[in-house]
Amino acid sequence: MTSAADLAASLKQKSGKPRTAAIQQLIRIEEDGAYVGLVGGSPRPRKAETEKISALPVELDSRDARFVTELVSGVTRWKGRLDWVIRQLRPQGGIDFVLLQILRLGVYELVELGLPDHVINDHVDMARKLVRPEAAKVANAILRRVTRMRRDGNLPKPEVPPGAKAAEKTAMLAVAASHPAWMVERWLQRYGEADTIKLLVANNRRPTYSLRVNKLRVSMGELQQRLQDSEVECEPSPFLPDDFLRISKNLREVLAQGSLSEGLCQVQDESAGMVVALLDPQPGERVLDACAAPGGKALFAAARMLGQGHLVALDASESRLRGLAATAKQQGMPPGFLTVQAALLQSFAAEHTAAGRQLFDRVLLDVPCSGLGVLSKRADLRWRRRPADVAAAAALQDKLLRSAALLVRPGGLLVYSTCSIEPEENEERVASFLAADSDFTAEAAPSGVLSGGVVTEAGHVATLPHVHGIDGAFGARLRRAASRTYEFRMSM
Ligand SMILES: C[S@@+](CC[C@H](N)C(=O)[O-])C[C@H]1O[C@@H](n2cnc3c(N)ncnc32)[C@H](O)[C@@H]1O
Repeated sequence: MTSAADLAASLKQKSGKPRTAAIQQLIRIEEDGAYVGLVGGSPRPRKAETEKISALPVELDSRDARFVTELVSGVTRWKGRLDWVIRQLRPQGGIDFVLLQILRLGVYELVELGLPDHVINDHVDMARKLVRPEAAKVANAILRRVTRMRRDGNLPKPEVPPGAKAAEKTAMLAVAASHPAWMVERWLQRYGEADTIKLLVANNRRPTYSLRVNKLRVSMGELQQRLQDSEVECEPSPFLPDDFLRISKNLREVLAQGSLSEGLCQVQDESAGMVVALLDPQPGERVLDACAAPGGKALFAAARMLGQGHLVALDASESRLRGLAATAKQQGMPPGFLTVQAALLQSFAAEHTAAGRQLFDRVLLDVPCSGLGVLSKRADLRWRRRPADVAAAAALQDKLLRSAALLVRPGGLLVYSTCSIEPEENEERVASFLAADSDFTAEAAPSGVLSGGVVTEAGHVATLPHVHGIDGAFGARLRRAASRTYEFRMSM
């Protein structure tokens, strides 16, 4: 991993190329999501203008590509705070969409990375070439002011004035930590100020990456040795020490040295591994992964089943499922073990039960969710989500739970999981399902399967980025009754 200091040192010698590539990527990220301009009044991008910029040829060597990734993820993560700084310096009027991307990059490089004043020549130049000559004047005025304020130690800082109301405090905390205020407000109510700050810090940290070792092909020790020989620093996960290696240095080398492409391991968060541990699939069973794409959990389940039995990987998205069968083969799964099927779970469940087909021993339901547990890896997600998304996700999750339940055999197991930390998508969905379906009861995580304080009092698995140092996730084991007996007292 490149440190901010390495990046800063290296960018000192660089001219415009990586920056143009960074602007191209920032534009793409903004256009992919709904355009979220925190600088009020910014017009939406004009397609023709941004298409021209995207088409500019920019050739990058691998080092440049690394810098671009760092710049883009940094600007995306700190966008809220960068926009606030820009707004302090230009309180009136809108800012052209492309110019805004250039200003964000410039302020990020000056304020967050501490690069020297002269780098702004590149930003001014980009404003001239990619926007228009007058935009260069605006870029020059704003960025020069930032350099002067930096020199004089009076850069704008989000501060809470004495006697500020709660909403004002929340807004300033949101700016300081570069999150939307509605998320901060939610967490303040749930966790209080000290823990919310810890969560915000965790979301802004460089993410932890881990590898799930494919023990069908290699032992933990062999892979660890192989990685260490390539100067990848790693150690067994504190949560899943038999299956996961946590990378502390040189993740990129894992890609380069071939362990991934040879099917010896896959990049997977430990919290995702915990959900599969909770499912605990056994060799010889019939298992359904009902929302399987792109397939990380399905592949771990397959390895735990030693490729024996039958695993159905179902997902609504055909394109997201593409490649799963080939990866499973590469990871050592025998032919016929895995069926990959693109279908809506609701239709699949209706057809499967109507046809009287055999039900599944275990069903994993890893539902679509707000993703608010994975904000350190998905820096853009915090800006894409809206408050209403949580309720919308919950409504879909209820439907999917009802459908998945139909596919579990009597006595079988349903595991419900999310990569969210929001109770509306987690405990509340499980409670609502159990209240409506008397055939199922919640069951505690099997003892010894998971360690390290990830099992809640109710027996569910719940991880939090600021507590466990990994992605936030949730998993619940729901057992279907073996058979139903009705007892009536006969009265005379
Ligand atoms: C959180 S992702 C699953 C991630 C996956 N379990 C893994 O480990 O790689 C949720 C998935 O649900 C799928 N999905 C959404 N609605 C669905 C539906 N009605 N039926 C089946 N799959 C659905 C999405 O396409 C998405 O791939």
